[in-house]
Amino acid sequence: MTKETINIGTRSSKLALWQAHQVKDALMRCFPEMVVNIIPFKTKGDAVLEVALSKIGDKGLFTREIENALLNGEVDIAVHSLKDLPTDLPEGLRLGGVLPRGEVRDVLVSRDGRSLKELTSNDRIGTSSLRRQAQILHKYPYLKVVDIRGNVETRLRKMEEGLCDALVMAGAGFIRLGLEEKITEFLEPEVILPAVSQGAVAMEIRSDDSLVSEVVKAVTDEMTFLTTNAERAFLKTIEGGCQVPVACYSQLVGDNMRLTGMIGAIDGRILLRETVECKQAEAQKCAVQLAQKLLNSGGRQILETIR
Ligand SMILES: NCc1[nH]cc(CCC(=O)O)c1CC(=O)O
Repeated sequence: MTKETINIGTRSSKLALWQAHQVKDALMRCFPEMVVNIIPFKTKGDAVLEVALSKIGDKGLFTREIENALLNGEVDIAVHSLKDLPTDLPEGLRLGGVLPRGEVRDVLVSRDGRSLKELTSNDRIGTSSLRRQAQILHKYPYLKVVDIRGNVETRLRKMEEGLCDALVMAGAGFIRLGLEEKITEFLEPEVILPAVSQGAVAMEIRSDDSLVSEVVKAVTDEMTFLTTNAERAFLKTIEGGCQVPVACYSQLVGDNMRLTGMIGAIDGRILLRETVECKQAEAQKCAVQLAQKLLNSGGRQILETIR
């Protein structure tokens, strides 16, 4: 037995809708008889675009309204960028699964096509991410970082209006909006470690909904689930959200899992970064240990000065 109708809750931005449609398409390939509806929501995060993200300090900013709809049965699956989903979910909800991970790297989009290392002290890089800021300033201390917010298209417009000379954003968002040709440079994880779960699409469900759990499992990519869960275990140990200068990236290397973690000061002067390898089955434990190691080797002080 499976469900006849699935209602998907999503934010109403173009990117969110694209991701919800990916889930819908995957479900319809697996369950051709199923009726799948997409229900868009406006969230607080969409409404308060004038305040710097790092100053709002609200982890459920982009997810809460949709989670309430999930809890009261209005929708069966909430689809989010996994990156935006807090590590602690509301009582009664859990991460049911994830689609195959897309592009994980950040990208640079510059006004005149220069790459990150060709930019000079006259150039302003637009980002609202402390993680990006810390890593950019660590490697290129002479650059200026300015706060640019809004959805991908808004940020592009702000750059074209002259508010900055280049933008650093998630490649996944860019590619999903069909803007790939505007990308100047892909920034490898060696230069900018991507955010925890960047590029992955999450399917959040009610903890007790075993029917929807089976449905979501059928379209879940196990390797993406394994790596992003390890990265989220790192983030939970740090007690960070998407608004602290930390990162963790996990990938399969042969049969092993390779995990790289990072905590950086927002002025870029200190950056702690460490890579470890472990067995796949130990990825979660290993991620927690990596986070503790970084916290104990100066990471805690860095985060305390920010908080
Ligand atoms: N923070 C906002 C956000 N949430 C998800 C994406 C893109 C998709 C992804 O990173 O998985 C973005 C844009 C960005 O960070 O540039």
